[in-house]
Amino acid sequence: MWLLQARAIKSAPSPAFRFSTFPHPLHRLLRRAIRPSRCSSSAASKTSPSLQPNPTATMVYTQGGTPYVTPHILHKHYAQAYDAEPSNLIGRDLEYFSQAGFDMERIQIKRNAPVAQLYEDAIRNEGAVISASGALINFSGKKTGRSPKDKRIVYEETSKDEIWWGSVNIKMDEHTFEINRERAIDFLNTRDNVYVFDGYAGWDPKYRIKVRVICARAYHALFMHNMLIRPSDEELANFGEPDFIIYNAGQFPANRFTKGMSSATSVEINFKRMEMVILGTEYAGEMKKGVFSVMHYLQPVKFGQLSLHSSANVGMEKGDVTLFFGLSGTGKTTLSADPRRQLIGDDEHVWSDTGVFNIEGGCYAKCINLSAEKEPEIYNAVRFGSILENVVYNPITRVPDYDDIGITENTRCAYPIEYIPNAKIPCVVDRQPSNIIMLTCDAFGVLPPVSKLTPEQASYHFLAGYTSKTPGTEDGVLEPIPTFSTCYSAPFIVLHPGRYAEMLAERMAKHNVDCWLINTGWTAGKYGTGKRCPLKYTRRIVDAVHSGELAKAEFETFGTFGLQIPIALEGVPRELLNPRSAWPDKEAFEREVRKLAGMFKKAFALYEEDVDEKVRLAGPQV
Ligand SMILES: Nc1ncnc2c1ncn2[C@@H]1O[C@H](COP(=O)(O)OP(=O)(O)O)[C@@H](O)[C@H]1O
Ligand SMILES: C=C(OP(=O)(O)O)C(=O)O
Repeated sequence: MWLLQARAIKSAPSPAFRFSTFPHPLHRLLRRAIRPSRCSSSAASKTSPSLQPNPTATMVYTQGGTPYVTPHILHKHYAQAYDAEPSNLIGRDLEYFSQAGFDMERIQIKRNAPVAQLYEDAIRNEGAVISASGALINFSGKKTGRSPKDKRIVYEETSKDEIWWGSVNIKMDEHTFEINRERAIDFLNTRDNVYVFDGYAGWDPKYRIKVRVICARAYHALFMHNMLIRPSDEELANFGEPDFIIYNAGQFPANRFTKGMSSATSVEINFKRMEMVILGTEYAGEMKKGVFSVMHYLQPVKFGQLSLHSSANVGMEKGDVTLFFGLSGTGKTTLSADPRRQLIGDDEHVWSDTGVFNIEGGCYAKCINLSAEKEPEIYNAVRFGSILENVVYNPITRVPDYDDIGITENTRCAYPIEYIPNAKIPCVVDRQPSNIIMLTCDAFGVLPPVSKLTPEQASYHFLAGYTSKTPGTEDGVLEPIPTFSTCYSAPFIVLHPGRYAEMLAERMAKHNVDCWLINTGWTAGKYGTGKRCPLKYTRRIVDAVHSGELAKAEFETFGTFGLQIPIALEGVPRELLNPRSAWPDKEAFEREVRKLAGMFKKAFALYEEDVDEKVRLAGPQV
């Protein structure tokens, strides 16, 4: 009875689909993956996208029989919202929203409201202010980073065999989701204004999805206006039914006595309903990373394409594409904003059969210590339309103080991608990557600023995902914490890491991609004694990757880790290139090397049984 599912997803199985039951023999996959040119073009990509809704079905019944209506907006003639009108939803739209539980007698829905209006509402109702350069300064309240421990995935029959269940993807039952969803709608019904933002995720029309955000804060609506791909008036008029809906009632807590709740915060995704509910956190980053989790599921499973936590840019002269993988704070945004290259995107991409496309329509840059000298593109993107989140400002001049971490170290700016002067719009390239740069922020100061990886080392490091958690990005993280964040994306991956790793190895072999490991973290000592690798040197290294200079350099082996490191590179002090020479205290260095190598061994044990011996041996040898 529950399959009157409006947005039922039906598609030809993707190549990745054949591994739908896990544990699967990962070793076979990776062994196959590292042989060159084994990648066949995706069957799924030849079929038309499967997310087309069934326009006749809107009522959904869940297993327990609770009727549930999707708040569709079908009317075509209201791209704008106006304060003057009691509601800009008319006819069937009103009906759908009220059937979905929205109190249309009471609330006013503002759909894709103009930026100026969102500014006005945020200032009037949320205490926002305008910064000296015109950005909207806003605050997310108690939570100023993501809450991974409160993230849940609904356990249901359409996706249960695909999901990598565990501490990242914690199970929630369908009924609890319904309770929280209802709680979110009930809360939204108490607001005078409810904002709806309709936009796309994914710049390649073949693989994009339609996302609807329903929220109570103008700041959240503006955030998603910046982070999703903004539809044209015509696209908005013909938007139809969304493929994925976010109900953000972040100001209102979850009921801690609801089954499975660990706190008053809940961030939950239901792949059957294609919905997300947010309670008890107003940190805007939850929404963009929620969309990313959905793409980490849909792209491999439904489309046979590889989603990656990466930034991407393209050379202006050669047209060469680089992907920068990395967990939060490792430098994806900073290093991909490069005056000599066009920015495809700063955080979430899909490596498809035909090239690379950005999932988002904007960037979410860190503002800590932001300066015009060091990061001019990002600094100048802080203007009308951008959101400064949790940034301290001078109350008289309204000038932001990027060095003040009084609220959080995780200060942010969300801006539309076109605010970066060299943005490649549309953010898609029909060209395969030439270079992959894996960014790690090593708090032990052990890994070299740059090393060239073999394909096996690339698989090893991608699966291990060694880096540090940056202070502030996750609730409770107060200093850089070494972590093994598989696929450099652990909080957002939905499938077993081996499925992404296998697709990556296939694509890298097929397109002969060079891979580099860059440590943007500590050097000449660990966190506390050493210092972070100066940005100017990392930039110089990245330039040398792009010019081809580094590929031609002379290399030496960095023992224990077996990494190939350049002996010299003009513009970077020679002693910095080899951590052994950079550390003044050699004994302390050797101790840290052994410690980190041991941690790698322990972390990789999770995958050891399943990978080819060559991949296993590509890690540190202790
Ligand atoms: N060597 C370096 N390389 C890259 N970023 C660095 C470096 N040293 C310091 N940083 C700082 O680290 C932060 C990197 O953040 P960001 O680029 O937003 O990371 P991500 O996009 O991966 O989350 C920025 O604040 C940047 O100024
Ligand atoms: C927004 C986040 O990541 P990033 O810093 O990579 O943008 C996050 O991890 O919440």
